[in-house]
Amino acid sequence: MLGGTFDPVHLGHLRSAVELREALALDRVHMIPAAMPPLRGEPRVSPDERLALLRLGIGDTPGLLADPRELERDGPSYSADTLASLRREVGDEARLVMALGHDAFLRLADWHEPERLFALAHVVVIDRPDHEAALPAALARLLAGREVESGEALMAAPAGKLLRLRLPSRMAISATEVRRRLAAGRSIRYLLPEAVEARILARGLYRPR
Ligand SMILES: Nc1ncnc2c1ncn2[C@@H]1O[C@H](COP(=O)(O)OP(=O)(O)OP(=O)(O)O)[C@@H](O)[C@H]1O
Ligand SMILES: O=C(O)c1ccc[n+]([C@@H]2O[C@H](COP(=O)([O-])O)[C@@H](O)[C@H]2O)c1
Repeated sequence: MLGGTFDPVHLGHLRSAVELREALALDRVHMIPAAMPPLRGEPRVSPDERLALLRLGIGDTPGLLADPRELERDGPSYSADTLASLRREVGDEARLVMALGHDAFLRLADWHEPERLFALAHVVVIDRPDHEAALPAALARLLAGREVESGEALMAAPAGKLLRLRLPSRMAISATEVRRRLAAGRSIRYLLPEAVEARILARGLYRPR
């Protein structure tokens, strides 16, 4: 699972998903837009529009899936609930991984039921060149004894471990920068797939209000 606000999806997300799947030999990566992301303000565009952009961005990429399950629940989109629903589908023995970028990881101890996340899945942290910082103490406590050094060690169990991954193409692309550029009337070419760019421009999304 790679959850996100995807406001909008960009190549940092998509390339990470492809490389994550290869690095860990995953069957598939569910990219799951948050209807109501718990720790941030309301996204600029609607959940349905963010899902439509994500679908366009993924296109026919093998192994990547735009998964709408969080749009079908009310209230904050807690990842523990999403992982529980994925776990029900794949069974107790399957390896389940929740991937997140380093910036999101730094706040993991503030998430809803953080211990339950590890009961349901492994956590894989993707390095971002634009985000680096030391671990807060509460996070270090949550992670004690969980860290492994390789994909093989991670995949030896169905859940409960932490792996940090430096993927080959670390990209300093953020949705904040995409929104900022659109608001300023600047180009977003090559920061996201052309089909995503075309829909954003055709619909006038992220223009200053
Ligand atoms: N360039 C990137 N490289 C690796 N991971 C990324 C990158 N951009 C986002 N992510 C990760 O993807 C997940 C979803 O990210 P999100 O939708 O919040 O995008 P974002 O670019 O961080 O957005 P914003 O700038 O609005 O905060 C998070 O776990 C985030 O850390
Ligand atoms: O479950 C939580 O409490 C929780 C708190 C913060 C973020 N998340 C999820 O983490 C993912 C990335 O969030 P964000 O805000 O960085 O886009 C997205 O899927 C969110 O739903 C989840």
